[in-house]
Amino acid sequence: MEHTQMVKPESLDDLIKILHQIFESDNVNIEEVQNIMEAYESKPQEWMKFAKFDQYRYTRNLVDEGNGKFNLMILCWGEGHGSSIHDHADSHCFLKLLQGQLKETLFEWPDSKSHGDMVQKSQRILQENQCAYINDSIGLHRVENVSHTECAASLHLYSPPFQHCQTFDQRTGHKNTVKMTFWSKFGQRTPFESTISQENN
Ligand SMILES: N[C@@H](CS(=O)O)C(=O)O
Ligand SMILES: [Fe+2]
Repeated sequence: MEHTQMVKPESLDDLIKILHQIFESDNVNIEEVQNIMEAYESKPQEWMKFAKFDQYRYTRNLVDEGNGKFNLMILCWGEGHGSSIHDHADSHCFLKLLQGQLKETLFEWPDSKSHGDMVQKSQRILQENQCAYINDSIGLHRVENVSHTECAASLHLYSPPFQHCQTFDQRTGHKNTVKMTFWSKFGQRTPFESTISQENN
């Protein structure tokens, strides 16, 4: 087993350092990444500078580009904010709760014969510090902050990085390709022109 498996990251910076080491290897152990991310004890003062909220929809804030191997970002969810049903462009997706709770609803891929509502597979509430994992072979999901009083923040790692995903209409299963943008990068607000087409929410 990998030497990093039992390591507990001391801070977000430490977690990022460990992730860089893990992703140097060409075959990444999903459980190892999930464990390491879960072992990081979220401390708001360590990630606050990246956590930028918008009144109307969830924001995606780039934290680290992982030497081209992964993108690490913090998503900020205001009360009632949620994503549309989407895939993850054949990448690994790790999702760790930094603050609050998020509801994850899993869906089956619609097939050409299916009409009407998409098939829901499961639903769960992700708790603070928990790290979930999904990829396209597991299915599609929608993530929501269903709280009316608390915001939520989550740390996402995507490997390999991607800029587009497919979103799905729950009632028909029809899909669209959307470009995913960053509200901020490395703590700096992204210029307006490059954020116009964000549609995954
Ligand atoms: N995959 C979504 C967030 S989530 O709903 O998992 C995104 O990167 O925007
Ligand atoms: Fe997602």
